Amino acid sequence: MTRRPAPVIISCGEPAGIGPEIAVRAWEALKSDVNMVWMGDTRHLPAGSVFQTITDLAEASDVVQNALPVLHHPFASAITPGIPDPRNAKGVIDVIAACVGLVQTGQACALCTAPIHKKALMDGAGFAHPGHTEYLSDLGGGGRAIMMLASEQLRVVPTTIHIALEDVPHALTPDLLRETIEITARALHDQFGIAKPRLAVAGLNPHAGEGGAMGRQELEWIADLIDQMGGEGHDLRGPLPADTMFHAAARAGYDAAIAMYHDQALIPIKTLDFDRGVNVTLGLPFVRTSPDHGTAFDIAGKGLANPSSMIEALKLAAKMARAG
Ligand SMILES: NC(=O)C1=CN([C@@H]2O[C@H](COP(=O)(O)OP(=O)(O)OC[C@H]3O[C@@H](n4cnc5c(N)ncnc54)[C@H](O)[C@@H]3O)[C@@H](O)[C@H]2O)C=CC1
Ligand SMILES: NCC(=O)COP(=O)(O)O
Repeated sequence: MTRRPAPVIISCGEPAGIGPEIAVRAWEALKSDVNMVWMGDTRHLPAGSVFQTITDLAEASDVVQNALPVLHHPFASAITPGIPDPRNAKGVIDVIAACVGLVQTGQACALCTAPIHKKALMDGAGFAHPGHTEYLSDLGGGGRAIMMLASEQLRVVPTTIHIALEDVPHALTPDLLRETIEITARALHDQFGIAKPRLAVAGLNPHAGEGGAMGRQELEWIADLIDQMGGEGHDLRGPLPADTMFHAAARAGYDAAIAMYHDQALIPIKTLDFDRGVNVTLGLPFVRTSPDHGTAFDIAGKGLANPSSMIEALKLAAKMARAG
């Protein structure tokens, strides 16, 4: 039997969502190529799933071609697809932490998270984080973690992430934007093999402020910071009007777009490539990827969920882990 590299560990995410079914479908597609283990409650896997429980991740490589290797983590209750049970919220949070432990101890090579329902976790278990990205930052030691959504057509990085739109102008500071640019450029170089990453930076306001007529942050500091960092050796352009920086010809001019807030970044990539986009967290001391979509309660348990984004997320996790 050929030994494979340490597995990618998949956290189950919200079990009442599509996470369990896309994990099984992704295993079916990748079982010959990617060593993987799913962590969650076996009761939450779709009926008829081909899986085998293991107790040690080293067993996965002998199992994965024939069955999805599963580390069983007992949850409080079974599930009704589409309806999160508050009693299961703690299990979802604990599985993410346990998976991080497995990556940090080298038993898994990377983490691939199935989607969580943030509000269900907040309501059910007082989850103190607005998303995985912020939780993983804490689990990884508290350094800044950055969200990047990546597909073949586009990479985007929101500088502010899960905050209300009205809070964005206050949260957006020169230090935050500088750090976002630095972490993104370093990750593109070190983890994506881009020798001299070209970054396009969006403005905050319509038309990048239109010379101060539609907002002043661009004039007051964003343009200066971009100039300054350009002088330090970064390949930067901007601030660019966000509405005209995502068409095909514009995208050809950069390796990643730095956006100012969540929707400015995620709307273009989910419009271009919803099925194949991958969420990658940059700045962590371990590899973490995720599909770009959420829990999709409206279709959970109906056999309608498309596993393509999960498949891409697993492939990218394994590739990034191999790259070191
Ligand atoms: N990484 C994560 O944990 C993420 C979690 N979420 C969470 O998911 C929850 C629901 O978010 P929504 O905004 O409703 O987005 P969503 O992505 O769950 O669903 C949006 C629409 O896309 C469809 N859809 C999503 N994934 C699909 C798939 N694989 N195949 C076929 N159709 C699919 C859904 O059926 C729905 O109509 C929220 O709590 C949100 O915070 C959202 C994005 C990422
Ligand atoms: N919209 C993307 C998203 O919410 C994913 O967040 P995270 O859970 O990966 O931090």
